[in-house]
Amino acid sequence: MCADAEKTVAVNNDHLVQSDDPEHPANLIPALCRNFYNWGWVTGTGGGTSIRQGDHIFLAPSGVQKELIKPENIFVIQWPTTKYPATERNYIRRPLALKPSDCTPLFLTAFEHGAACCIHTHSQWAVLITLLVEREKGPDGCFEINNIEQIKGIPKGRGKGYHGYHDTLSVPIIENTPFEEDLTSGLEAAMNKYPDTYAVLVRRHGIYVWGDTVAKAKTQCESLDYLFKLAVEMHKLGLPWIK
Ligand SMILES: CSCCC(=O)C(=O)COP(=O)(O)O
Ligand SMILES: [Zn+2]
Repeated sequence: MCADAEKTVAVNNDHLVQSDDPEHPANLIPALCRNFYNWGWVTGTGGGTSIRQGDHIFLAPSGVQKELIKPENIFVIQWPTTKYPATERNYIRRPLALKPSDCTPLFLTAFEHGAACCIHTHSQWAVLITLLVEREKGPDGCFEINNIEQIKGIPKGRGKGYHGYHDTLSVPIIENTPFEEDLTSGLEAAMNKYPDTYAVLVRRHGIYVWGDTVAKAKTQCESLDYLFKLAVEMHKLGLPWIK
């Protein structure tokens, strides 16, 4: 093998995405994305997920059918890294002919915040909630709900336990931008304003949810989606979200 070919193989680091362990991020991301597709969270290529394990970030590719992702399609970034990997050198594994997710700088923002997994969905319930809140409270409103059992699935902040039944859950909303990566400053601003939040809604777009573990990111995303769907149905019945 010539020196250039050897370098290409070494740089691609295929071993980083080859494991028999179903909990390995390169196996977990495709499995999660298949579920998310079936739940209507990542249809039409939108949305995705990323996992931080040790000093590696595992990322799905951009613009592909998320339910068909395979471990060999996964990108890997050395962690910590610069906020927005601008060159190929930031990737220690970059599958040829694929592009890393446009959500990468947003996922990295969640990891800087201490997350181990970040999920981006285009759930219609999340989108509808952003529209209802805009109509009821204007552009600066948060989604707020209390006295619903499922609120207990959402943490009050790192080290602060989970919401109680009577607590009010607040989820900030940021405005959408024409390009996904341009959402990053809005996400950072929302995280600074609401340091205890584990989720930020994006108006007319979807939601970013993160967690201290993969399981927590997934179950928090499920609980939020449940609450958004419930809130839309409550609204249709004329029932208030806050008691
Ligand atoms: C129809 S998808 C529009 C782009 C978008 O919102 C998105 O989440 C795409 O993410 P990707 O990981 O495919 O770059
Ligand atoms: Zn999106």
